[in-house]
Amino acid sequence: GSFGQYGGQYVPEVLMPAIEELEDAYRRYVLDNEDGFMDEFRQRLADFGGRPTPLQRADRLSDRYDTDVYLKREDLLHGGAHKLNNALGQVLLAKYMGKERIIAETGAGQHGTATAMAAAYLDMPCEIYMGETDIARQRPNVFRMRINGAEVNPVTVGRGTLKEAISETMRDWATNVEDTHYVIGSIVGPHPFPSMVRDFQSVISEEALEQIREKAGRLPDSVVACAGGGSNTMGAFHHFVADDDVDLFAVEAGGSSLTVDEEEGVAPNSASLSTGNEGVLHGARTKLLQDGDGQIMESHSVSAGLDYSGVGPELAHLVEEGRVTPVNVDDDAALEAFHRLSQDEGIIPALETAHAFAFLEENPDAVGDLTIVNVSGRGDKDLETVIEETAKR
Ligand SMILES: CC/C=C(/N=C/c1c(COP(=O)(O)O)cnc(C)c1O)C(=O)O
Repeated sequence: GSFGQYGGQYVPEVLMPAIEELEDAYRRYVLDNEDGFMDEFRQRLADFGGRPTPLQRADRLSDRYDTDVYLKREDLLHGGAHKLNNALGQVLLAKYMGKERIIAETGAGQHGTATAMAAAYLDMPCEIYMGETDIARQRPNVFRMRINGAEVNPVTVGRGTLKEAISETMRDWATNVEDTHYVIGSIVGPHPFPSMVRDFQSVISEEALEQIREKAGRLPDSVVACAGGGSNTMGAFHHFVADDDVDLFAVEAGGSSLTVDEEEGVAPNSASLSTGNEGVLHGARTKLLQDGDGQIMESHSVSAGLDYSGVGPELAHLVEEGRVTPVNVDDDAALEAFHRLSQDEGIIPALETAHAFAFLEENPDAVGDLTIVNVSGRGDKDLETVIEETAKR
C-alpha cells in the first residue's frame, strides 16, 4: 500500500483495527466489486451527482493561447466540485461496512458540503470539522453543510485551516472507530485512503479519455489540474498516467512567496511538491513543508482548498519518477485567472481551480496543441474573498 518510498500507514496503534477493517472493505467492495458495490456507486453518482460531466472546448482561451483547450467540467457535478465523487463513494462504503456515523474534515467547504449532501442522500448522521479561519472565508459552504443537516464543528487550534481540521477529525475517529467512518477528503492519510480516494476520483479521467478521443480524435498533449491534497489532480491524471506522451502538470499554490521563514515556521505558500521535503503527516510518508528540524510549517494560499502543508503520497511519487511536473502560481495570478475565466468563458471558477488557468496563462507553450484543464469546482464560495482581495490590490 505504498508509492515508492511514499505512502504507508504511520498511525497510532489505536487506529490500526479501523485501518485494517477499511483495507478489507476497500479490497472487497472497491477493488473486487463485491455485492455490486461499484455498480451501485456509479449508478448513484449518475442519478444523484449528474455524471458524466461535460468535456467542453473553451473557444476564447483556445484563441488566446493558439491551443485547443478543453475543460473537464467537475464544477457541474452536484454540489459544485469534484468532491462528491469521493464523498459519495466513501459514505456508500460506510453503509456497506455497517457504520452508523460519518465524520469529515474540510478546508474550502466543498468536501464538507459533498459529504453532508451524500450523508443526507444516504440517511447517515454527519459531523464536519472545519478550521475557524476557513469558516470565515468559505461561509456559503458552512450554511450549505448545516442546511444539509450536518453539524459543523469549528476547529480553533493552530491557524484553524485544513491541517488542524484533519488532525481533529482523526482524533474523533480514533475515539469512535466502532460506529464511525472518516470520509477523508483527498488522496492523503494512511493506506488505503490515498488509493481509495484516487479510485473514486478516477471517474474524471475515465470520462475525459473517452470524450477527448470522441471530440479531438486523439490523446491530449497535456492535462492540467490544481493540487491541494491532490484528489482532483490524480482523478484527472489517472487514466492518462500510462501514456507517457501526455504531459501531466500539477499546479500548486505559490501563495505570496516561495521564500520560507524558518524562524517563524511559516511558508507563505503551499508548494509541497515543488519546495517541500520528505516527512510523515496524517499517517503517510510524503512531501511536506517543514523546517530544518522537521517541524511542519504553516502554509498559505488565497484558496482554502490548496492551503495545506502536505500533499498525497501518490503525487509525490509520480513527481519523483518524473511522470508529473509540479508547477505553481501565486495568489495574484490566481485572482487574475478567476476574473479572466469568468469574463472570457462565462465560468466563475473556484479559487483553487483558478490556479490551473493561471498556469496556462503563464505557460501557454508548455501544454502543446491540445490540452485538458480540470475545472475542479465553481467559485460561488469565493465571491466575498475575491471582492475583498481585488479591492485590496
Ligand atoms: C479536503 C480538503 C480540501 C477541500 N477542497 C479542495 C479543493 C481542491 C484541492 O483539493 P484536491 O483536489 O484534493 O487537491 C481543488 N478544487 C476545489 C474546488 C477544492 O474545493 C475542501 O475541504 O473542500
